[in-house]
Amino acid sequence: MADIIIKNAYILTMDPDTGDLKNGTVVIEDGRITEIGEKTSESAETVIDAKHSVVMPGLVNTHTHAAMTLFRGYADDLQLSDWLEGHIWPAEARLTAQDVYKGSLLACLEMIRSGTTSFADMYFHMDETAKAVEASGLRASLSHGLIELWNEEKGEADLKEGRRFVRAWQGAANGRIKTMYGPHAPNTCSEEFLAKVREEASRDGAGIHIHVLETEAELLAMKERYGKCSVHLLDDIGFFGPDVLAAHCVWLSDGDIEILRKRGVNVSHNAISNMKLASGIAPVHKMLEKGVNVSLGTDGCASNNNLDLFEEMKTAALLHKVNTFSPTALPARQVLEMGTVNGAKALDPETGMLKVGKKADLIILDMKKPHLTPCFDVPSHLVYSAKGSDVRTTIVNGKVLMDNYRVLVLDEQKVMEEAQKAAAELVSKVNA
Ligand SMILES: CSC[C@H]1O[C@@H](n2cnc3c(O)ncnc32)[C@H](O)[C@@H]1O
Ligand SMILES: [Zn+2]
Repeated sequence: MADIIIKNAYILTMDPDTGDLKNGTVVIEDGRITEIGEKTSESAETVIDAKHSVVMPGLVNTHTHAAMTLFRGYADDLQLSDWLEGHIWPAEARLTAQDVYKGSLLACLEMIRSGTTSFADMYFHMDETAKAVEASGLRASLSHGLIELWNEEKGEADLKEGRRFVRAWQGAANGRIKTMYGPHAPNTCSEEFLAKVREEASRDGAGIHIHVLETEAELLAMKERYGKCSVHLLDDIGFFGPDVLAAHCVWLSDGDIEILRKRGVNVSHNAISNMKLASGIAPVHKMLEKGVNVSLGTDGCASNNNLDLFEEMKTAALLHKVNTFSPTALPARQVLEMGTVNGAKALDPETGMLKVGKKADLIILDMKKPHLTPCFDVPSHLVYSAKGSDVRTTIVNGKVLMDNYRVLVLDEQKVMEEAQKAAAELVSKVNA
């Protein structure tokens, strides 16, 4: 007997071999998809009737700082340097482990509700984020943030904690947690430190998550310090490879794009954060054209201000149309690929697609809504009309985390109350 059968659904498989099924069935057993077709002869403990619904792979958020939900709306409408150095870093200096747990749990709740089934995170007190992921049932690739700032002693201490975290949590939560190294950025970590991180990551078989060329200020600082940009510096020290996840990549030259392609680097595009902080527009259409794997991230809630990847998909599609003066740029299917398969390629290629043998990370959207009526084309609706709040069911690793809008794994009221309290106390400490 199977664990779950989802029937009567429009199935957006994201699998180029099969295409979509207009009225299909998905069978799940032991955390994996075991059957996709029109009908099944199987029976299951749980049968979900998905009439008037779309079943699709869960969305993959490839760059966030989950616990920053506590800073949602805390410091808006500022330059990135002022925002980070003048507001966010002073507040983060007062963050406790408990704060990070509460903020991360709130992020997990928001992601479950809005259809994100896995995410990549870089932050502090990461044991707490890992515990929140464990409790919530989500999948995540987590890294302890390393900000060396040319201070050797700090660099050593950060790296020691990063190494401990990588080793302690790799494969935890039944394989749902992966760990990475998280050097903050090439303009906050020295060349020597970045080379050391690369060495450690290779030794541990862990990936690396890093911010790259988010702002023009970073580009200018790198040119002044090294006479070359971040991408060339990282390439020269042998940093890049298919296990590297580079967030932002806004200020790229054509030569940089070629390096990212050649090295198989995964890029996380954060359209809303880049727009809100006025960092610039990443050359996403060019990267995709050249064959770079570009996925989507929200960044933290202090620069977004939510974790809704449906909003992120629509924004990315619109931004690159207006930027290229071409309405054909980033069509709906391609944006859906960025939100699912491309993200999965960066974090866990056994997810991101509805295909027999893949891990069962999937979501069900309710399409019987005024803003989704009529429906001529499902992918178009998912990118241009749907919202995270249209997700009715979220399944990760074959476990139902939200069933028909009811979150089964967390006490929703308590999570919100505790996060609200932690955020208020934190801000009062900062202002004292
Ligand atoms: C090293 S832990 C993560 C660190 O990064 C800060 N952060 C959050 N968003 C951004 C961004 O868009 N660019 C640069 N740094 C960012 C976060 O507040 C933590 O300090
Ligand atoms: Zn970030």
